Amino acid sequence: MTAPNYGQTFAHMREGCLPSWQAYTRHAFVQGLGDGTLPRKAFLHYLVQDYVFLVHFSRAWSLGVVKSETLDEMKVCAATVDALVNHEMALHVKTCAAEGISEQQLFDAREEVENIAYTRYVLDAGLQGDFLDLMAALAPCVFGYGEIGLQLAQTTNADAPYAGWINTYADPEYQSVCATVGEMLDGAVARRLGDDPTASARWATLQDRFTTATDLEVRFWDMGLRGV
Ligand SMILES: Cc1ncc(C[n+]2csc(CCO)c2C)c(N)n1
Repeated sequence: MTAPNYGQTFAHMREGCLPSWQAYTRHAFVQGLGDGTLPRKAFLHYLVQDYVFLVHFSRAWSLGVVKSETLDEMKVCAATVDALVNHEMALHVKTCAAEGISEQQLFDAREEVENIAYTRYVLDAGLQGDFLDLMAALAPCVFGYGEIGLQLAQTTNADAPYAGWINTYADPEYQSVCATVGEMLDGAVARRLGDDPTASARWATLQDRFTTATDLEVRFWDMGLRGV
């Protein structure tokens, strides 16, 4: 599908790693969510790991508050932390509870290496670098799920096995989160790199962070499939 409009920065970075981006957004795990053929066991394995993933992503978005330079940046990061810890994680808890997996079991789940690699890579990008380094590493997760949600919703029926998951991300509410983050990111880039950011000496490093995080999303799906 054509790229959703989540701003200029996303458009450039997505284009800058298209083979990786397609490997992420058209992964076999994603296709299985769409056509309902993904084994339930693989989905639950993914969901348990994703709960732990979200714990660390909440820490990374909290670091975004620390590294912000404007109140607007701070507001978007703080709202994302709230959405993650008070809403998105609750969805995982609910789905897992219905399958007999308790919240304590989720919190105590042993992290797979792909999970450790991705979350700690993002946290380190933010610790080592500035706000843009952190955002470039966080961007694929936000925008990728938005694009996947829209893509899958085109062909999914309401009674499909993973319709709930798909609708969470295809929903206008989540799509507006992507638009808000995209706008904030464009502003953050313009503020630090000027009007022609891709010509900046920093661009290659930022693209590299986005590409690496995208590749780590691919590995995360691979890990999910291994749970079968
Ligand atoms: C492996 C993995 N990648 C991306 C997301 C989606 N996601 C993670 S943080 C965030 C921002 C707040 O909504 C979103 C959408 C996920 N759940 N798991």
